[in-house]
Amino acid sequence: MRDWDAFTISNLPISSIDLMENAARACVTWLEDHEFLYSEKFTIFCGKGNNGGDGLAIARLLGERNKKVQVFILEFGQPGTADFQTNLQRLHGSEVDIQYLQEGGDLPEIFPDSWIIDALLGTGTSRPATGRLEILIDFINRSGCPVCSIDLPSGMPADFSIGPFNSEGQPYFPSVRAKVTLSFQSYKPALLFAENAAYTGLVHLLDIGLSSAFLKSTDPDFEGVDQEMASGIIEPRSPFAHKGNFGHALLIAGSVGKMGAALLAGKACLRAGCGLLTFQSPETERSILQTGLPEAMLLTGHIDANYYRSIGCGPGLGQSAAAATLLEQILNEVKRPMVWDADAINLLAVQTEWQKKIPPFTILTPHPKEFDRLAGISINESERWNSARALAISKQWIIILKGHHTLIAMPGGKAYFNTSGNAAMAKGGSGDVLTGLLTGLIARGYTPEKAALLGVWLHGRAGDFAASEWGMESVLAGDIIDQIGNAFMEISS
Ligand SMILES: NC(=O)C1=CN([C@@H]2O[C@H](COP(=O)(O)OP(=O)(O)OC[C@H]3O[C@@H](n4cnc5c(N)ncnc54)[C@H](O)[C@@H]3O)[C@@H](O)[C@H]2O)[C@@H](O)CC1
Ligand SMILES: [K+]
Repeated sequence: MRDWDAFTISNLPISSIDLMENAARACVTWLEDHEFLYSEKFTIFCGKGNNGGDGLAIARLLGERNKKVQVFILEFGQPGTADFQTNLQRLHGSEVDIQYLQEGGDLPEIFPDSWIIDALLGTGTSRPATGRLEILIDFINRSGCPVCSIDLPSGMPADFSIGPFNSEGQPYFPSVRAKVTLSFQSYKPALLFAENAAYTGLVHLLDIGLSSAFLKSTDPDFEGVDQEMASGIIEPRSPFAHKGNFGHALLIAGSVGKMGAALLAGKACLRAGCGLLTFQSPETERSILQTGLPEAMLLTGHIDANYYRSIGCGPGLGQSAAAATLLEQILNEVKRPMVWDADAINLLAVQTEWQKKIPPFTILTPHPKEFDRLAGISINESERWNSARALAISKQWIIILKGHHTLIAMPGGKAYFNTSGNAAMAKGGSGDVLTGLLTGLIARGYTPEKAALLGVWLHGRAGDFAASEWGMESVLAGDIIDQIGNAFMEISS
């Protein structure tokens, strides 16, 4: 963000104080659009950095809108930044009440029925809050007032999880617990971690006019997957094509009692646009597959794995000796990238000697527990993300670490986070749908990297469409499959 701010200031006719004014206006406009969250009173806590400067500018703008505003400035024993000082002077010309909180002084008396605007610290946070700052954060969290944090909840470092949490549930980085976080221009990694979500509340990104040319001038090593990116990947289906042009996929999936997972993966695979699908599944379960998905074929004997354009392993497979033998055969024969999920990953975590046989650019789709089995336990989510990125580089795998903002770590070091999807998808079977989708996209002809980005996006959007039809509680994994077509149509020109 710092580089983006600096680029904007040197390439656009805009100064840093005007960017701060844009930021404050964007916040106040958002509050106004939300009926000022039904309050006439605002208590604003400011540090003396630029986050505090935002808070002072917001105080002035709210005062101009006839809101009752009180401002508390936490004294850090050093002068404020230049833009903070400018906004302090501007605020002195208004009716707004300003008080200073000194080290060792009393805690403030605040309007009991106000919103708190939290502008103590933003992206400058470099260490856990201690002393007066920690006490004030605790005071805000216990006040009973709803909190709107500016840019980040104060105390939360921009790039990390606030955890680990101690036995009393307190995080390593004491942080304000916001109901709403209004963050500027782009996601900071901290806003993506599940364990920070209880502290960020609902996150809204506000455009403050940073230069769009900056994004074109750099290739960041961490980027969001959005509709524009997904639209740029999708390839049209030739009107002259036949089923052979769209690839034959193989799914090594299913075991007694877990054939549902195989069916879900199979349906999603065909919905991804591939031409043909064959299952390698137990003979005893034949009737389930052939009636559940008549469009697919079934193989129960020896497979010539290299015949298939893509291979997905794991959904419902189990960890039996037979499953392990099958996967070992696949690893000995196949030299092209595959998709590995669920029990295939669990077996891989135990059979460590297999790991060197996994072809480069194979996609692994662990959820956090599966990932920890594979790579060792992480103390918090940011460590797990770093560990996934390191493993992707060292093993040359594509790692899709599933979560609310799924991480996609590429072998070249670049990583992406997904911005589609919702909590309705947190249900058994949705991972099987993703595996099928990815396997289908690779068979369809997408490179594993493109399939990973497109597949994760489509999966999330299909989940969004399913949630809008069935509500957040009632979506089934099968409903996600039924919406894959809508997700495709949304990004197809
Ligand atoms: N042009 C810009 O740079 C813009 C910046 N904006 C705001 O500026 C913020 C960043 O401002 P700053 O870089 O001044 O940083 P902050 O205001 O976040 O923090 C101020 C200072 O506090 C100190 N600090 C860090 N951790 C601490 C801790 N645990 N205890 C006590 N002190 C601590 C550091 O010295 C830090 O520089 C953004 O989050 C955003 O709100 C916006 O006004 C938009 C434009
Ligand atoms: K803040």
